[in-house]
Amino acid sequence: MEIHKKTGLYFGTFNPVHIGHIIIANHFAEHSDLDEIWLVVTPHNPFKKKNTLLPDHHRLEMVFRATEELEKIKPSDIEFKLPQPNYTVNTLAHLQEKYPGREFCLIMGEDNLKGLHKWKNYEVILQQHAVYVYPRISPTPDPSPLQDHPRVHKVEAPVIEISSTAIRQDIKVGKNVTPLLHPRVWEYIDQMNFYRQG
Ligand SMILES: Nc1ncnc2c1ncn2[C@@H]1O[C@H](COP(=O)(O)OP(=O)(O)OP(=O)(O)O)[C@@H](O)[C@H]1O
Ligand SMILES: O=C(O)c1ccc[n+]([C@@H]2O[C@H](COP(=O)([O-])O)[C@@H](O)[C@H]2O)c1
Repeated sequence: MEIHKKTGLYFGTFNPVHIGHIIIANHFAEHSDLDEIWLVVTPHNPFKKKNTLLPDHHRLEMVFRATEELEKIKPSDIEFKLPQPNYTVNTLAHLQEKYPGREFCLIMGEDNLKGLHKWKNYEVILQQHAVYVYPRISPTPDPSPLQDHPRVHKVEAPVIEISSTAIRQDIKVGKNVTPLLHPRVWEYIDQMNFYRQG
């Protein structure tokens, strides 16, 4: 069995991955007790429509490009072969079976914590995994019903309000988004002509 490793799972559609995602992942890699951070590319978030998404392997390639120089941060395609839509509870069970020596924790923003009580079997998730929550600016001030749960840990981290949706919209109308993306991610988007039509 592998030596005990504490792994933070940062789930997302990453359409595309931007520097806001990477700054958060790097913050956890450098300023927490987590040994590794895995960016888990979700083929189909149960709460989102799939039709606006780039194919999974392109989103994975962009995460690979954005993280390849960062030793503790890795892309994960673990959900690609699991049933869709991807329920996180199923992915966690699968990961725990595949990597029995690792302890898996979830990393999520305060905005996502507000919806966690609507996720499939969220009680099971919280029984078995810690959730590290970083701050986000939210239009709704109401707290999450789970904010005082003993498995939920609030962690300080930089707040960088960049969104993939805004990046896609800007690319569509020809605006410059290069400061918001890793140069190798922009290179791929540009070469492949992603997000310009549609
Ligand atoms: N600027 C940001 N800073 C910190 N966390 C972010 C930022 N943008 C998104 N996230 C979080 O990162 C995770 C992955 O993001 P994901 O790609 O699924 O959504 P998104 O960036 O909000 O994309 P979209 O705009 O396409 O809905 C989610 O938990 C999301 O809340
Ligand atoms: O398991 C669930 O019921 C569930 C419901 C909504 C979202 N999720 C996960 O949360 C991740 C981040 O959500 P989002 O909406 O910020 O993209 C997403 O990639 C999904 O894997 C999971």
